[in-house]
Amino acid sequence: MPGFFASVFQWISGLFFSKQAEIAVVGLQASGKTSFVNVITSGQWSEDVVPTVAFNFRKIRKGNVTMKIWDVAGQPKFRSMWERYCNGVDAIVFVVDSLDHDKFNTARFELHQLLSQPTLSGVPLLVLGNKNDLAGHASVKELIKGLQLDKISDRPVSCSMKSQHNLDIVLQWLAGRSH
Ligand SMILES: Nc1nc2c(ncn2[C@@H]2O[C@H](COP(=O)(O)OP(=O)(O)OP(=O)(O)O)[C@@H](O)[C@H]2O)c(=O)[nH]1
Ligand SMILES: [Mg+2]
Repeated sequence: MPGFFASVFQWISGLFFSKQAEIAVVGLQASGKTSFVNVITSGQWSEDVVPTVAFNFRKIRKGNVTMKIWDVAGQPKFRSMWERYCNGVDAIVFVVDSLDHDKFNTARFELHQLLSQPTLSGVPLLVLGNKNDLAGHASVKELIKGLQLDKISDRPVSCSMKSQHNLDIVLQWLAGRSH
């Protein structure tokens, strides 16, 4: 019975203290955006993920925070849409494949191009250096250099959707953008 009262209390306090955060997830194709959204939604890692066409929308609840997530496709033909999905959100998550050193230049170009849009001025940004379960992945320092993140206030987070390393830090940061 105490468990029952505790869950009723949790449900009621959730109604009164619930917060919202709208998040756009962007980055080059195959960096792991959909994997990130799948893992934070279901807690389950799966290799089976198909390239996103245009976007996916997901709504999830973490504690008392409801997150509305736009998972936007990363193939070149979809990149011009990124700004539209990022406009008005509480946070942008930019995912990088930290093993794919050859694509850092392209990722840097696309990220800085996106951030130069006047509509996105001041939107909080978190860069995820994903796939750090794989040997040869870039360190945080290498990501800062490769993507010229030194002028961006929040440090990138090195993480893995496969091992779920540092996912707790990412979720904490996202919850902090809620209102
Ligand atoms: N080893 C490893 N593989 C990962 C990780 N995250 C994603 N992948 C793999 O990377 C590939 C691409 O993942 P997606 O989540 O589809 O990438 P995406 O960024 O959504 O790609 P688009 O939808 O095309 O823009 C898949 O084969 C995933 O299984 C990770 O942390 N570690
Ligand atoms: Mg995807």
